[in-house]
Amino acid sequence: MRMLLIHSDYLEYEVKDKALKNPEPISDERKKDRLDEVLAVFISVEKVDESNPEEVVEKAVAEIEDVVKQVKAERVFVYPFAHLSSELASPSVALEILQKIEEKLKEKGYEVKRAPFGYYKAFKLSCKGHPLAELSRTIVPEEGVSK
Ligand SMILES: C[C@@H](O)[C@H](N)C(=O)N[C@H]1[C@@H](O)[C@H](n2cnc3c(N)ncnc32)O[C@@H]1CO
Repeated sequence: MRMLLIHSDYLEYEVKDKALKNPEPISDERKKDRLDEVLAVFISVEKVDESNPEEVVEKAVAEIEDVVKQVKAERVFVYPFAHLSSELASPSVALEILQKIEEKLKEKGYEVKRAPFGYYKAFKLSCKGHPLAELSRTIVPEEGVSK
């Protein structure tokens, strides 16, 4: 898994067209959304993650929580982003992993939104520009350890 984490004044998106034959079904209110004072987390789920999704979810949540605490972000935007890797996981596994990351962060008490999966989206992002405002993380499951 590849993550790009941008501490931002805001992130807003608007769904445009389908980018997959069967994108995630979404309600009208999720067609456009915005969060202010947010840690935007752009995530490419990778093939290697398919060997141990649970572990990758755990590691991703730990990394995101670590950065949230460092930059003192008030909320998190989980943003599916297929452009950080050339070894993408299947859409079904990727969506599941992203939903689990959202769920676990909410369980920890964070205010979290997740941008819709399987669409082309317009977005606006206002990076804060401080030294920790732009970070990337790579997460891989332990070699061959599959539950
Ligand atoms: C297109 C661009 O504007 C938009 N931002 C986009 O990336 N859309 C992606 C993700 O929402 C999702 N998607 C599919 N596979 C994956 C994956 N392995 N990891 C993350 N997202 C995925 O499916 C879309 C097409 O790849």
